[in-house]
Amino acid sequence: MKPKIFIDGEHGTTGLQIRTRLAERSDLDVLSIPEAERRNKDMRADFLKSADLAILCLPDDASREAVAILEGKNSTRIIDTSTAHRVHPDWAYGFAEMDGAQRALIAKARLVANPGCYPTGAISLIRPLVAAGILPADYPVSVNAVSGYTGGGKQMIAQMEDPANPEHIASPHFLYGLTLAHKHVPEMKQHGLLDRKPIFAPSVGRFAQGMIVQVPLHLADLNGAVTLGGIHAALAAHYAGQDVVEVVPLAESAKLARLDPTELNDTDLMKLYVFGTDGQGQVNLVALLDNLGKGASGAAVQNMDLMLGLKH
Ligand SMILES: NC(=O)C1=CN([C@@H]2O[C@H](COP(=O)(O)OP(=O)(O)OC[C@H]3O[C@@H](n4cnc5c(N)ncnc54)[C@H](OP(=O)(O)O)[C@@H]3O)[C@@H](O)[C@H]2O)C=CC1
Ligand SMILES: CC(=O)N[C@@H](CCC(=O)OP(=O)(O)O)C(=O)O
Repeated sequence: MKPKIFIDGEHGTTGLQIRTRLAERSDLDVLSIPEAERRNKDMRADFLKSADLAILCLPDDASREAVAILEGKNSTRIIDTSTAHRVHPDWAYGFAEMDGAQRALIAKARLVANPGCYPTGAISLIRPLVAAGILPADYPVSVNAVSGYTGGGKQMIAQMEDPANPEHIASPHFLYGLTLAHKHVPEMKQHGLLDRKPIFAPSVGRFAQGMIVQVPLHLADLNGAVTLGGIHAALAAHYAGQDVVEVVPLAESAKLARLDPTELNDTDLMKLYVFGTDGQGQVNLVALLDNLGKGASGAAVQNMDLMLGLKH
């Protein structure tokens, strides 16, 4: 029997991308709710209960509601793409490459919280360096980022693309999260193994998909006499032996004059760069990903496969 998958929220931005990725899979039975019924709670409850694995692509409140519908129905496993359960102790954090044990934890979990797009980039750079003892857990970390506007879901897509929208956004690029209380901060702190909240400065550009996340560091405030090469070696060692996260060779990074946030669009990959100049005492760590790929839907499909013992 093929595993039955239900994508709750399949007509939204993340849900549609997951459905597209599953369209050609003959090893799964995808249960689909008609678009007009997408908010029909009784019908959703039936689908949720008959699925072997439900992928929630809903706002936080609706995700919590779906989890409550499944309470006591322990045969349905859940991947939640919302922010609702990412620092919850009962949920496995769905970032398989973040440390050596995570893949196995995800594979056996009933409840998996898919990471946020920005935290995927930030944690990928921070956590291995904290774990290696290079980045002190109390370092005052800043995370500066730009996302494509699909990161804001259907609502922001309409605001950016439709000039007739009453809340139309005409800017080519804007900062937000200006109160420094973005919902991704707790997740970056916890899974980044940090003692202090990072300062997170996100922004959105007038491009649909793609993301750059930057973590600049002063080498003098790290542990030991660390160089650009030392940081690169630590990241390369951490990500050896898998094919999702690439640590770009230092010589290749050194040749770049610009970095395009859309470079990995429509892939489920992430590239990590170590930028700087030897002897200058500073480094800028950069993650490049598709906010809808490794940042959301690609990661959800990767987690689904791990949980079902399929690919990956
Ligand atoms: N977009 C991205 O890059 C990322 C998104 N995420 C997360 O994924 C989740 C989904 O986001 P996204 O796809 O962008 O959002 P969208 O707004 O594009 O899609 C959400 C979908 O959920 C439906 N929905 C909303 N409320 C309910 C409800 N009460 N019951 C049933 N269906 C409901 C919406 O229906 P309707 O059309 O009627 O509103 C819509 O189809 C969010 O939690 C988001 O934070 C995570 C990582 C990245
Ligand atoms: C551009 C934009 O608005 N992005 C969203 C984050 C997108 C995302 O990662 O969703 P999760 O919150 O579920 O992780 C934001 O900043 O709230």
